[in-house]
Amino acid sequence: MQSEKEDEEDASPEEYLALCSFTGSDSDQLTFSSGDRLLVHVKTSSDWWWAELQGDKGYAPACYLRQGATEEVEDASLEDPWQDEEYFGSYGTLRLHLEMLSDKSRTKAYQQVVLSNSASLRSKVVMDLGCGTGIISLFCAQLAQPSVVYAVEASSMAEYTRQLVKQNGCEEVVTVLQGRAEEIELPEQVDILVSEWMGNCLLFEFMVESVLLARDRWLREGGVMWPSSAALTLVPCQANSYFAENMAFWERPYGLDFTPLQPLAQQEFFTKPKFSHLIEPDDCLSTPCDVIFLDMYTLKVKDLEEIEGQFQFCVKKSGFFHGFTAWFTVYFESLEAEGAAVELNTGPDSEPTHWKQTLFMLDRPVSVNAGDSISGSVLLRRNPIWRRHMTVTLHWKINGNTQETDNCQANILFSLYTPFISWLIDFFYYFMWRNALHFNHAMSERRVSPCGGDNLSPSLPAVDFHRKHLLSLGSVKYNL
Ligand SMILES: C[S@@+](CC[C@H](N)C(=O)[O-])C[C@H]1O[C@@H](n2cnc3c(N)ncnc32)[C@H](O)[C@@H]1O
Repeated sequence: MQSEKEDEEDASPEEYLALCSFTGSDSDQLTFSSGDRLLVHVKTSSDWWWAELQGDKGYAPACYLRQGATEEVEDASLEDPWQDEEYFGSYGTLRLHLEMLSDKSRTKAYQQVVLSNSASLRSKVVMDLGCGTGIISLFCAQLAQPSVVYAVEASSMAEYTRQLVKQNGCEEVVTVLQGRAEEIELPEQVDILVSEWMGNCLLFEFMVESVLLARDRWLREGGVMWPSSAALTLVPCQANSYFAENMAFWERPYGLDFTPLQPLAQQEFFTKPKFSHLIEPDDCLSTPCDVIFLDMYTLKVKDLEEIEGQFQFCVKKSGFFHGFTAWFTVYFESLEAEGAAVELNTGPDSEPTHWKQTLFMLDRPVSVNAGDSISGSVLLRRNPIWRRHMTVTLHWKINGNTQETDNCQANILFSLYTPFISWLIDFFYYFMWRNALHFNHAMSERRVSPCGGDNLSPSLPAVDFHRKHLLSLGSVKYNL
């Protein structure tokens, strides 16, 4: 592996600065500290680069490195790592609010929380963080009798929210405050902090950070957080039609061999998570498993940098293992003695929500049999530069129950970015990848399978250059 990489090394590596520390999780990854200067030899993929530090070589996550001198990096920190202009700009228009309010499962869950706690909400002080159009605040004012609801909204939607509050006769109770929750001043501590902060794969967009900061500043001792806890759930799954439509399609369209396009299809469709996936319960190969659990009372902002969960699935039916599907559930504790918690579950057994589910495809399907076990870990790593994004790494391993199962393992990385910059990044990496692919073809015809062998079927050419090195190690990574 290493000597293969050395063959590809550029004679004039570029110097990069490590923006933060990274500990390699296996011998192929380079460990470095914030401020180290690394020599980058090969930009293997959009996510991992082959780099060197004081003679040691290994893969380094590209998003941890920045080219140029320290002063330039400091300048770069002046850019907005939260992309607030685009983020709050998009919440200043109706499109997202229409999508959220049309999501009845989501919105009614919040309505139900208020309704089932209406007696206990009487005379309470509530903060609705990121109130948007003010829907949760209006539920509070109309279905319960809080003394006041501070409806905080950073986007320009707040101007309309004020009108909506008035229009619905709630101005005596709801006070709209326009500004970032981190910066606004309230006249008092609050009894309840309610917010709809969840993103794809639970944490995407990291609005949760604002909620935690507001909790530490404004929630009174013994106050209540809604949601009170959250879980991320994972299941190994089939994705037959997605695979057929995007990969198998290129085998013989109109009787022609289009398989040279399959590496491109791989890059375009399988190296990013598929948001808005709706998994059929029947496509779950195993019973889903909660891999990450967040307690909204004890979670700290620094915990968000890296969150890891383990899984062990028992395959309950034979089929093709195409990937993992993820979704989340949030729980709202009851204020009433003996009251039941309200749950908002975005999984396949509940009414679909606008989040739907997120599908992480493997590089290639693996045939599994009932009784096999799929074990491994999921690691959510927050992007050190772009604070609304993260990397998700899935490391998985199959232990076959029968001789027919390949006891294979894999390690894959995906990048997820918010729509504001994803097109830019896609554009950049598309060209980088095309160049790398040409270079790779010139260097070597060898292909690597997820099981570490060279046994690809002729109809599925190449686990592409992009993730080749990771496949031979064994795990999956995604950027959100
Ligand atoms: C997911 S939307 C929810 C809107 C509304 N609560 C609802 O349920 O329809 C999140 C809202 O929070 C706002 N927001 C996000 N971060 C914020 C912050 N730090 N301070 C104030 N508002 C914020 C966004 O502008 C957006 O309107």
